[in-house]
Amino acid sequence: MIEVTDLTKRYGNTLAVDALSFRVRPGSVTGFLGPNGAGKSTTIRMIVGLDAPTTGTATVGGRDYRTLPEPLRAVGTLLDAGAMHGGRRARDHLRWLAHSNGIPARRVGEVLDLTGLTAAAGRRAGEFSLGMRQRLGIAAALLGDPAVLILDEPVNGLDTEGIRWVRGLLRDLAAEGRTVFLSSHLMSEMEQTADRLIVIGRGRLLADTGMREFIERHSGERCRVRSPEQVRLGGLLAARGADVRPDTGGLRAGGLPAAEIGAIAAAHGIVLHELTPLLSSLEEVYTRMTETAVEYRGRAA
Ligand SMILES: Nc1ncnc2c1ncn2[C@@H]1O[C@H](COP(=O)(O)OP(=O)(O)OP(=O)(O)O)[C@@H](O)[C@H]1O
Repeated sequence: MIEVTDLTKRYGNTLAVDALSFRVRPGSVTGFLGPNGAGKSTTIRMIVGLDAPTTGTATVGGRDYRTLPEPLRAVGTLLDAGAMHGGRRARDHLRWLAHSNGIPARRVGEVLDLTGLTAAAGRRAGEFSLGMRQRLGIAAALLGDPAVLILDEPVNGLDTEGIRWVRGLLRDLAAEGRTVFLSSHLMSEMEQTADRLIVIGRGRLLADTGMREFIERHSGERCRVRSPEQVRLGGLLAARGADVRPDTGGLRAGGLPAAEIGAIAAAHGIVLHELTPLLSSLEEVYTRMTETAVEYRGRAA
């Protein structure tokens, strides 16, 4: 569990994080979203003790990260995959990390296997592609078999196969009961990977909710309707205030819940062949929600 309570960070006149409170629970993949400059990195840095809060607290498993005796065993982090020593061989990099955190050396082979890097283990990290460096960063995060994982843009630079692999891995780790917290600007990927979301804007909490709930709540009411009496039904729906447009082989009706459309059709003896509520994508919902946060930042800049 990650717990952030009334967390605030001020850099001079900039309020980067503003009285933020949320919990990231075990057993789920929780996505962390917000426009550029929203305060995500600052929040993550405070959680992992790289930056001190101005006020408030951030704990991991109930403790301040900086008081953890062997942090890698409690929390695995991937913050900047480019930040490793380029001259060091991948296996040596992991051995050194394991050694300095009291982790048995055999774990190095396990995480190399898990991340598909066994064949490349003797190569220098500086020769690695961005995707391989991401894998090595993930291997390092998993080294201590931690209950909590915090990953900033873990799929950055990965190809389609790599992205699918990370998705499966994170979902498996959550299914094992771990706490998985990740940020990404790739909305379609986030939609497929995360089951919960924390959204921030201008350093403040905008949403802390399940992925499905978030999309359903902000999708608006839109349905695809097909009927052999399409024209008559369209007229009836429009008369009730729906925004009715043609759609492939049917109609698209906005502004009325599916139940009401079904009731209108039934009341007029109209047969329905399809009545499907249409959900927006995470990207559409998220863009709508954060518009004000972006506008504010644009003006401030
Ligand atoms: N070390 C610092 N000194 C001064 N201002 C900072 C510092 N770090 C961050 N900020 C400011 O704090 C605000 C939040 O930045 P932060 O990097 O946390 O946002 P972010 O959500 O991670 O953005 P991005 O998606 O672009 O990575 C920004 O206005 C940024 O300019």
